[in-house]
Order: sequence, then structure tokens, then C-alpha cells
Amino acid sequence: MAEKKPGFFGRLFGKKDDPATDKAEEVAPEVVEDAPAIDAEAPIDEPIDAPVDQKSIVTEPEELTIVPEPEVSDVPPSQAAPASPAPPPVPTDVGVEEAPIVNAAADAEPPEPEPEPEPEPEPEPKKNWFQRLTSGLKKSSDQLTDNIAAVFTKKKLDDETLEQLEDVLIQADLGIDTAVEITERLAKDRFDKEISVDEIRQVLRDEVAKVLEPVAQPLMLDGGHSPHVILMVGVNGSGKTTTIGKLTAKLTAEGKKVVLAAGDTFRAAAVEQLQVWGERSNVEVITRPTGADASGLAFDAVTEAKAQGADVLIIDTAGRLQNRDELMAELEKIIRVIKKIDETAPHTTLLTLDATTGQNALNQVEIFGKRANVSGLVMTKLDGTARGGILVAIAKKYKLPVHFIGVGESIGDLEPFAAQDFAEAIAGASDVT
Ligand SMILES: Nc1nc2c(ncn2[C@@H]2O[C@H](COP(=O)(O)OP(=O)(O)OP(=O)(O)O)[C@@H](O)[C@H]2O)c(=O)[nH]1
Repeated sequence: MAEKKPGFFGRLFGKKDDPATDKAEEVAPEVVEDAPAIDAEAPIDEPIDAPVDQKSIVTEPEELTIVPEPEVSDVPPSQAAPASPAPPPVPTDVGVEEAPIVNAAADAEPPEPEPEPEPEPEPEPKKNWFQRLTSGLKKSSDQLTDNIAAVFTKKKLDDETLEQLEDVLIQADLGIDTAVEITERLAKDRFDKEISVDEIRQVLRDEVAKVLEPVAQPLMLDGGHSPHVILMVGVNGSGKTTTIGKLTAKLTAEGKKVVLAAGDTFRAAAVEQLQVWGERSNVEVITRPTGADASGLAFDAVTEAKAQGADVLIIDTAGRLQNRDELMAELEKIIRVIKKIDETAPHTTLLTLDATTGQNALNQVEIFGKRANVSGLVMTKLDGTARGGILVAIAKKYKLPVHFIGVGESIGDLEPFAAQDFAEAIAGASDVT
């Protein structure tokens, strides 16, 4: 398992001890007043499963990246806390004289014994990051290995099995190039020989790791910029805002002063969602009323974050489909406007990709890459998808750095991308050498 690399932000910025402070009052008052009240129905509430203990973020940054928030509970609230037994019914139609208390007690049936309280279920042992990654990618790896096993009924590697194996790998979204490389390597080394599924998984793991290693790069924050501007882009629902929330928690835990900008000015709920994440890390969220110009907000946010001496400004943007030309043009405008203040900004443009979208993610990288000059990727929702292989195809084709992957909705479910861990998890090969 590759070594975890928390602390790279610290190394880049040096040990500037500037814990984020509550800047909520500094948001322009008229903006706060204009902001609509939080809608209890809004989907933003779903991932917010427990308030974050801010002290633990600041004082125990190492823990933050590893220990997840409690999972969103499937247990309905009624079961989570057993209700106290109902009080005995009070007779209302019996007068005091007609119902002598002593006799009533003597005649009464012996009281039912108190039901034994249900034993508390054993708390699930906390999974480490690699275990969560492996269980997140289980669907992908199970499907892959089942299909490989189905191909290798004959045990001998011949042309037919190689061809079938290639199909299986392509169906797993790994991409044609990687599929061909894997089968070619097998053909070269093992043609006409007996081979087991484990041996194939081993080759699969090694080849996937080879593709991913060059792109597994930590997010580098350039301490020379104040602030380092991160622009978050991607299609609707790909996980931009959630990733910003998780990333902010990491950065503030390292003592960085972070400011957020709610660039999705189309949807009040999107602004509120970012505000909730901002509160969790106790950072300021710059907002404008719904319908305001997103590039104007970006301009103000860079100006404001600069004035505050923030280390990092993260600008959220509205989700947009890559084939909507006018929306992509709006994104280009946001970037142009940011450059008016700092021509080197945005210093990082992160494209969030939803792993469950499969092949369409390739097209997203292509178009966002060209129009927004994407500098790095975050792949979200790798938990529970059978399509995790797409990251391999993207890495092979575009060679863009992959900084983080998300395997859940909670604050701790974002980790720097580690090629070897991913390769092992997707090949289901942690048990083969
Ligand atoms: N399972 C899982 N869900 C995630 C992950 N990341 C985000 N989500 C969920 O995906 C949904 C969409 O996430 P958002 O962060 O709102 O996505 P967005 O890109 O900001 O969405 P728009 O503002 O509509 O463009 C939310 O329900 C998140 O909780 C992840 O890694 N795993």
C-alpha cells in the first residue's frame, strides 16, 4: 500500500500558523440578507451526517484524512434510539371511589416482566483508507474477475481466450489501449501455457499501476500566490461542491486560510450547500444573490481573498454539460475575468468526474480540458460503481494529473490518489503477489 501523503500542503506553504477563523460576519451583509433560507428538503442535507468537531480538524490533521465521519446511517431514527416503554394506560372512565387503588393492584395480573433491552449492535470496526477503497471498487473488481474467470474455462491461453479477455477488459472501461497491452503481455509471456485467474489479475494490476503511476500526483499549491486560486469545474452532480467541502477540511486542517466562492449563481440550493460545507470548516463563503453574474462573483472573490491574505480561494461553478456551448463559453468568461486580477490564475483548474458515468467521462475531459484548461482531475463516487476502470482509460489517453479520488459523501472520503492502491483494488489483487 502506497504511503499516504498528507502534509504536502504544509510542506509547500511552510508552517504558517494561521488557523481559519470564523469570517461569517465579513460576508457582505446585503448578500447574506438576500440569501434564501436553507430549505430543509434540499439535497445538501443528505451528506451532512454529523457536525464536525472543528478542534479535532485543527489539532489532529493526520486523523482527519484517515478516520471517516460515521457513515450515513441506514437505520431510521426510530430504530437508532429505542423508544421508552409506553406508560400504562390511565383509566379515565372510572371514578376514584369505584376504583380502590389497593384492590385494583391486588386483582391485577402480575406485571409483565420488563422486556430485555436489545443488545447494542457491535459497532462496525473502522475501515482504513485502503479497505474503504477496496470495498468501494469491489463492484468494479468483482465484475472484472468474474468475467475473466468465465473466459478461462480452458485454462490454456490461446488466441480465442486472449480475444475474449480483451473484450472483458474493454467492457470494464479500461480502454482499448490498456486492454491490448495487457493481452499482448500475456500472449508474449504465457501463450499456450496454463494460466490461473490470479495470475491474470496480477498482470492486470501491474499494467494498471503502470498506466496510473505517472498521473498520481499530489495537488501542488504554489505558496507564491496569495491566494492560490482553484477553479472547480464539471458536469452537473459530478461532486464539485462536495469535493470542495472535503478539500477545504483538509486545507484548514493544515492551517491554511481558505476562502470559498459560490460560483453557481443559478441555484440557491447550490449556494446553501457550499455554505454548509463552509460552516463545517469555519471558512468564509463569498456569495451573490441568485441570478447574479458568475464571472462578476469570481472577480469579487479573487479581489476579496487577496485583500484578506487568504492562502487558497476555491471557486465553485455551476454544473454544465460539456456539449452546451453557451455554458462552456460562460466558463471561459469566468477564467478571463479571474485573469484580470491575476493573470496566472486560476492556478489549478480541477475537473471532477463522476466515476459512474463511464465512457462519457472521456468526452468531459476532452472538452473541459480544451475550454477550461483543466490542470488536474478528481474522480468521485468510486464507491459502489462497476465502472471504476474508466480512470485507467482517462489516464492513458489524457495523462492529466489525478489529484484525489472520492469514495463516499462524508468529509473524510477524499484521499490523494495512489496508483498502486487503485490498481490493486480494481484488480481485486490485494491477496495475490
Ligand atoms: N457516493 C458518493 N457520492 C458522492 C461523492 N461525491 C459527491 N457525492 C454525492 O453526489 C451528489 C452531487 O454532489 P455535488 O457535490 O452536489 O455535485 P456538484 O457537482 O456540485 O453538483 P451541481 O452543483 O449540480 O453541479 C451529492 O449527493 C453528493 O453527496 C462520492 O465520492 N461518493
